[in-house]
Amino acid sequence: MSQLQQLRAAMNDAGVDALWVSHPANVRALTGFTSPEDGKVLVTPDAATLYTDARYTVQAREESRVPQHIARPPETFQHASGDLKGKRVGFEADNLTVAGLEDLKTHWPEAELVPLRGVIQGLRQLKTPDEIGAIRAAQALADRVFNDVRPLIVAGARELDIALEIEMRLRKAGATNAFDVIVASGPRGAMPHGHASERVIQDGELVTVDMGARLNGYNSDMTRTVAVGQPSDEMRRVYNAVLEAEEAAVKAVKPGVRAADLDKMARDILTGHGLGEAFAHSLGHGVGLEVHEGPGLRGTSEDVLQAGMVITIEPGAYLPDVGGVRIEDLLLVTEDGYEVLSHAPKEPV
Ligand SMILES: CSCC[C@H](N)C(=O)N[C@@H](C)C(=O)N[C@@H](C)C(=O)O
Repeated sequence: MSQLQQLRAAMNDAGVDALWVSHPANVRALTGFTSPEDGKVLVTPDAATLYTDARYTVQAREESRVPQHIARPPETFQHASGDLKGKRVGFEADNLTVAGLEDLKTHWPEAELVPLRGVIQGLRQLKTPDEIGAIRAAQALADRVFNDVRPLIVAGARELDIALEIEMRLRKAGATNAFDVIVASGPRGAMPHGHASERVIQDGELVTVDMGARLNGYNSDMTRTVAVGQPSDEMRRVYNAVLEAEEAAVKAVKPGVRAADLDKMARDILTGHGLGEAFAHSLGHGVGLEVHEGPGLRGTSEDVLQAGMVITIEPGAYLPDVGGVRIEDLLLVTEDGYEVLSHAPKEPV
């Protein structure tokens, strides 16, 4: 079944006659249009229309899998309104702004507007072979760039220079950063999202590098923590505890496993090392058109792993004023377990 057919079945289950799609990653997933921030899609039982403006006439015609209508609001809404009188029209409550909802109410007074959450995101959790190929290519590039930049992570280098090298090499290869590169050295390692600063890396420090490539719209995500010289016994202990948790959680990945149970497994290992409180985030997340998408690998998650999901496993431990460690791999959930897509080496510390 195509994604559009699956969506129509999900719309039926949700009791709506039409869906107004405004979340850019969902617009891209449904249409293939590569400027989805400037697009919307109206899905009805027998049609799907991409709405964008005249800046994209040629691009939309070349890229979109569904028919396009070129207009700007309010003409966009007027064009769509004909199909919607007396209908229940879903909108993406996670994405639509208050002003956006006001516009829908103003222009579609005879429609009943129904807030929906995560309908398309749910479908996007299972990747097609083409999507898996795209994520695999993004991660292969990220591995290559990380390996090329690794020798530059030495005492005397600035975090910013490492991040810049990564970004430049990704861009030269036709990709971009999936997110601002995280390079957090020494005590800055205690910040899980410590974006690269002007700090100069010192001998004896751990350096956490978290990076992703965005290639053809699809993202990768990987973290390595590397040692510059000989780190303290305390930080080596933390590193090895995080590595133990990471490897255990990776080995447990297979269809049918509850995401919350995986999170607990890694958390219990770190707790056993006295680092439970230091693990300040979830174990992982899905990756695709967005860096963070479903499934959520966290304690409160209801998600169950299925073959075709692409996920991260990324335990960490963060000690304020001391430092931190995160180790993250990108995995494809397969019929009989998993395939690790990230191949940059995890160095012994
Ligand atoms: C701002 S994008 C950063 C991507 C990074 N690789 C990452 O995923 N970091 C995790 C610690 C994270 O942000 N996890 C989220 C899902 C969370 O725990 O809420």
